[in-house]
Amino acid sequence: MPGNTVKKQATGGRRGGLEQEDSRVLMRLIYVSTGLTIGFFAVLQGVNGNLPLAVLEGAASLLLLGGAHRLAHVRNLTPWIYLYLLPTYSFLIYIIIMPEASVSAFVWVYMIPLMAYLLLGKTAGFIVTVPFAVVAIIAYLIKHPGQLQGAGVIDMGNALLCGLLIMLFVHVYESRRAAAQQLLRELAETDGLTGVANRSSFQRLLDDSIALGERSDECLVLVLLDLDHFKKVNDRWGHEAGDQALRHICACIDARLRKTDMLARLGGEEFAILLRRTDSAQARPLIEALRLQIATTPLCYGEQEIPLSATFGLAEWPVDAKDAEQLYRCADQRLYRGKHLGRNQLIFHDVLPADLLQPHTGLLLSSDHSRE
Ligand SMILES: Nc1nc2c(ncn2[C@@H]2O[C@H](COP(=O)(O)OP(=O)(O)OP(=O)(O)O)[C@@H](O)[C@H]2O)c(=O)[nH]1
Repeated sequence: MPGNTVKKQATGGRRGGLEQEDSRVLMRLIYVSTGLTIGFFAVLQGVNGNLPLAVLEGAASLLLLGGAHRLAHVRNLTPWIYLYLLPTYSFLIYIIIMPEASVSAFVWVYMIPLMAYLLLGKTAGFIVTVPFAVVAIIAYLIKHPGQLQGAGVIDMGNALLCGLLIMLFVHVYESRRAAAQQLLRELAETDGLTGVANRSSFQRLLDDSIALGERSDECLVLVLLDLDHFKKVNDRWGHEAGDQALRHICACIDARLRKTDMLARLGGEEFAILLRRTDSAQARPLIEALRLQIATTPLCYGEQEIPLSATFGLAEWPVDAKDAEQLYRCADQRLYRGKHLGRNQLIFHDVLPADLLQPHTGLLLSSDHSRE
């Protein structure tokens, strides 16, 4: 199955745990609720005359509420998650060992794996949970040394077993949830027959790439291609052969693309290739080689060889178009001009009708007329 699918594009550098937007909602909720709670305690400290602590808690409350506001817009949530979890976990351990600590303060430690797995995913959740859980147990034993004798051993055993089971359950749950989410994402973003990106994920990536190009001043190339006389392939060799031809084309194209390029099936026998950080002059030799390869590599179907060819329309952003819609239209018009000119060719320029009469110049279009 082709490698340059949307899978690669979508999973690069992803954090585990909930989806980005779900994590954002949850983190904002956590920041707001913690900020309000600490704010409430700040008021209580003020009323009780403990001014330094009131100021400290008031500042923490304002920081958290400000953070909740910022969280609505930040692109990378991971630092914000660690910024919350690490001090919070340290505080949970502190309430076990602080001078007037209650024996039951230990129960808050059970929140550690729940929050870590939910917000960071299986691997990072495990890595963060284990050291804090170990330190919490050691802190508890130092604070309550009697727990290692008599009935205390049973209490300690219960607490430990409960903690271990919670961690095991969230670990299994998060593994299953992450796998199901990954499968759903792949089903939603890839074409079932060929395994390459589908139209909607391609559209998204094209929009994102143009937005990125605007910021970084980098050009990109969109190539649309359509198999020639594909109906005849289906009619003559059957639908299964047609399906294999579509997979064969994807494999040919995918083998030549870079990791940053993307291939998508837009529907039927129409595909799109997105070449980022590339201009038309750089893209043309690659696409021309692809056209030739498709035209000279028939599909081996059982004992038979099925000849295939495709017509390509190429457009460069921002030279040929200012936005994704215009770019698509431009590439599409060139593709269909290629069809009218006899198929199996690459059109990369808008030309006057008179120019079309001299395709042999190789300047405005390239084609292989031997197959026509
Ligand atoms: N096997 C197979 N065929 C498909 C699939 N999707 C669309 N097709 C067929 O693709 C063919 C497209 O035919 P047309 O739109 O007439 O295009 P064409 O025959 O390639 O002709 P030109 O594009 O003008 O060169 C139709 O016969 C569709 O049934 C698919 O998933 N599998």
